[in-house]
Amino acid sequence: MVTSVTPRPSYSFLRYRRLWEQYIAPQWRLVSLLTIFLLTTIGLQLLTPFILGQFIDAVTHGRAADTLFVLAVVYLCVAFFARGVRVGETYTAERLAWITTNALRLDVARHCLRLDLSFHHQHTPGELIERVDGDVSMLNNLFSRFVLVLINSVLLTVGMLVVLLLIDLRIGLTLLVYTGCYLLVNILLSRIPPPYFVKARQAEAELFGFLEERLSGTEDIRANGAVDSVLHRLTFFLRQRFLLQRRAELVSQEVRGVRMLMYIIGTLIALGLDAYLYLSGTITLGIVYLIFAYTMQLWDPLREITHQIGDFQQAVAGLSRLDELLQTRTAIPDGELEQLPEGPLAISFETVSFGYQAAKPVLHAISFSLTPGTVLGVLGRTGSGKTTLTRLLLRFYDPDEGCIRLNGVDLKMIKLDVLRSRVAVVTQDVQLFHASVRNNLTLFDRSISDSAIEDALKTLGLLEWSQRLPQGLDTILRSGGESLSAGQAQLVALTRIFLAHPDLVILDEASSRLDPVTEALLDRAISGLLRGRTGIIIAHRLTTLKHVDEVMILERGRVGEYGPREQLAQGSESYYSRLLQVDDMEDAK
Ligand SMILES: Nc1ncnc2c1ncn2[C@@H]1O[C@H](COP(=O)(O)OP(=O)(O)OP(=O)(O)O)[C@@H](O)[C@H]1O
Repeated sequence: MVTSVTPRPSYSFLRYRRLWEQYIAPQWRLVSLLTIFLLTTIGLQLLTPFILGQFIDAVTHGRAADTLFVLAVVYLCVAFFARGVRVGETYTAERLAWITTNALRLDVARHCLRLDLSFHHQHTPGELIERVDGDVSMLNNLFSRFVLVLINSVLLTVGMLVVLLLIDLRIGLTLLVYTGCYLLVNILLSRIPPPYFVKARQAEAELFGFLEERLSGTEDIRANGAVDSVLHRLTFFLRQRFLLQRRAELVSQEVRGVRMLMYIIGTLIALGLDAYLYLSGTITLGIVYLIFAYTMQLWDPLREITHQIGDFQQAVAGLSRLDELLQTRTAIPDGELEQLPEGPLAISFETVSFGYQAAKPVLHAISFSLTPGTVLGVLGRTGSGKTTLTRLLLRFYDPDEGCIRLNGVDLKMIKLDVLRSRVAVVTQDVQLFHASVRNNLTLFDRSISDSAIEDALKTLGLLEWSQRLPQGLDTILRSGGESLSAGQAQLVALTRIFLAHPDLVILDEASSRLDPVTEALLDRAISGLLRGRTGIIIAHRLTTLKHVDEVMILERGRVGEYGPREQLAQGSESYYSRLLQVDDMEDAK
């Protein structure tokens, strides 16, 4: 059972175009606003040195104080306006970045939740968090500013060079050639750091995966005295991340150093030429300042262009991992049938075989059928394949051979949403959320009213139990089920699926021992839940089997015994009747 991956062409710009069309194009209003802000910034950047140049010339030519005052006021107004435009630009860009990346985060999370269990067994939750949030965050700039800033920086560079060419051809041409060299060297340099950052991010994903797994197993780790070994391992992951992150930062600093050197050389060339022309009397002091100011300003868009390209290359790493994830297809293709007849469902397994790995079959040619409204009890040693059987019924996996039918229809033909709305499962490890009992029962579905919850609790004989909880339905449960016993957690889960009105109920009983009160409550709830429904119970307590009509004993993935409960109980040779005898003896002790 392998999750299939369909590789796509790896052209970064092609990928980027697809993302642009899907997430950025719909935000065209914000994009237009951002374009206006950026264009205005360019205009203002070209204008301010010009005003200062005029001011200097006015001073050196001894113009009237009024002219100087007007120029100073204009300069101040332009400077304030430019600040305002910057604030507007930042606000719009952030808005665009968060709207678009959150849409992508949602899509990635939705996609992960739809992938089959084999995918989730291969990837730790920590790793997926890093994909859904870490990688997407790297796209912030790509989604909001990349194209616009790149276009604007190119325009600004061209604008500055044109102005410099117009002021003085020699200076303009020298800086034009220098700009070409600067860009070429920097684009080549910007390819160096990304692979180091990719490795550092991978180490980060591994660290998060490790932390998530160990923190969720805190109880077992402490109980087994494994805290020191966990910390030792954590030190290893932290050190690994530290070394890789430090290496990446150092390489990045080295590249920045070379860039700085080029900047200094460029400035020296421009200043040298400037001084030469001034001393030879070709240009005025105002023009000297103008050339100096434009040369200084030229580095901003050039830095921005190389920064954007470097950023794009870093984002590409995240982008390709996201793309790979989004291209991962579930091994469980959806069916097309949108409806199944109302009422309890009939089940049939026809020589079903399955293994999580091809070489290790877990179920071997399992065949049985249940008529609507019948309840089957499944027994077997640990590892005999009981849970696997129920996973196949929910299509978390598909059989390698044979066919499973509901009301005569092959499971593969039924839409997954339809199937999972009619079949519900209570697992051994009930997933409780850090939320109120109400939300845990409704799974945050606000359309389920309190009176519907109370009716369900009443039918299952749990109303009193729920009223005894410290704050009734408002009692806050802690995630991981720490606040409830395994039996109580199952009571919550039974009510949860009762509210979903399934027609086939699968119950994987908690194997831990239950106190008599909880046991009695569970028994009542199970009878309430199974009334008028088809059911499969993986029973760990023989008392539960009083609810079942038929019994199946699984032995190493094969059907060892199968038949009506009464009949098996009476047959002295049957494994089931021997189990009952052992149980009677235990009770007699
Ligand atoms: N996700 C998985 N990947 C690989 N092997 C698995 C996976 N889940 C279960 N197995 C293996 O499949 C076999 C059957 O497991 P299964 O959980 O179905 O047994 P079970 O009868 O329900 O056991 P228990 O009573 O302990 O819950 C076991 O050998 C188990 O190790």
